[in-house]
Amino acid sequence: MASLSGSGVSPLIIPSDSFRSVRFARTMLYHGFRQKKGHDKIICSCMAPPHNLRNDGSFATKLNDSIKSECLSRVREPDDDSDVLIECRDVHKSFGEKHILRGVSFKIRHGEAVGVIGPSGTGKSTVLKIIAGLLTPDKGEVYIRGKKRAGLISDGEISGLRIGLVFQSAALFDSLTVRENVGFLLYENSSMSEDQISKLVTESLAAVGLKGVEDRLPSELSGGMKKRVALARSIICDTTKEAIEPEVLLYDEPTAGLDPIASTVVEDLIRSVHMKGEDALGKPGNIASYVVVTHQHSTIRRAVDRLIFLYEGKVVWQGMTHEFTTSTNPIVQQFASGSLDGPIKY
Ligand SMILES: Nc1ncnc2c1ncn2[C@@H]1O[C@H](COP(=O)(O)OP(=O)(O)OP(=O)(O)O)[C@@H](O)[C@H]1O
Repeated sequence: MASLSGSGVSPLIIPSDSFRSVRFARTMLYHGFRQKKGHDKIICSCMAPPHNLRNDGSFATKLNDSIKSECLSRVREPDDDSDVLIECRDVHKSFGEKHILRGVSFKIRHGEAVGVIGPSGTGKSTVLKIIAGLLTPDKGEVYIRGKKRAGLISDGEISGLRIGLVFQSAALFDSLTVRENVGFLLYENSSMSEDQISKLVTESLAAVGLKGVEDRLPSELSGGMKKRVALARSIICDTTKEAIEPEVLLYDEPTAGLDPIASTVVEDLIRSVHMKGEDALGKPGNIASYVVVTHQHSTIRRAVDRLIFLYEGKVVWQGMTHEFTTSTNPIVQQFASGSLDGPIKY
């Protein structure tokens, strides 16, 4: 596995067991990549959709009458957990003396569009990295389709789900073309021909509304276009496989730094590549569920259905997006209004 750091972003994990071309190898060196034995995937493999999922993406499962009391949650938990793709159970994480996560618990179900919000430094990105298998919890567990993850994603013991990450900065390789960036995993990990990959790249780009940019370098794109290219890279998959596995996408502040209209474009794209959405080609998206870490109110309103509020290392509130502004929880009220008065201290 190779890791890319730059512009203060988290590492992008990519496969690097055997770089196909000298150019790729040079690019890896240029970005300061290092290979590590046994690291071979950013995305894990595959499973059928949950049995209680209807064709329209809604759940056949009946809801409990009881409201979960933990973490001031207002979300009704279905009886049946067979549609749970990811579960964090009492996750703790410290960096040195800083105890960042102090018992985070939540579930992400098949078909969900979930936002993770909360004050700066409260551990939102850390949660995403733990879900993705880039960090291990000090205590607590992460379950992927009911199977406990023992270590990092590189340990390769988890199957049943692909997990993709879309970073704030887009994290494209500067010296690779858009085609090479979008098709990167397939060039390195699949047995597909260059022509097949090129066709899929063009389709993925078209799905996010980009045409004719395949031969451009990232430096020739606007910030919004780079984010779209990153999205195209995250939704491309090996169509020669017998089964295409469900995928969860994790977006870390996808609209940070964008103007309001560019934000709307990205928010709509996030919706469009979801299984309940429709991409630029008019096809349903192939993303089963997604999680968005964001501070942007527009993204909360437009791109997600359910919210998980993190504060001081714990989930202090969960609810549907429309409940956010009417919540009586003082932490949520202060955050929603941006007031300086309240329990959140800066
Ligand atoms: N690898 C690391 N080593 C040391 N400290 C870290 C590391 N990763 C995160 N932290 C610290 O953990 C805390 C939580 O970081 P994280 O990025 O998860 O917060 P966040 O809620 O996403 O913040 P923001 O909203 O500002 O992006 C911060 O104080 C950060 O400095």
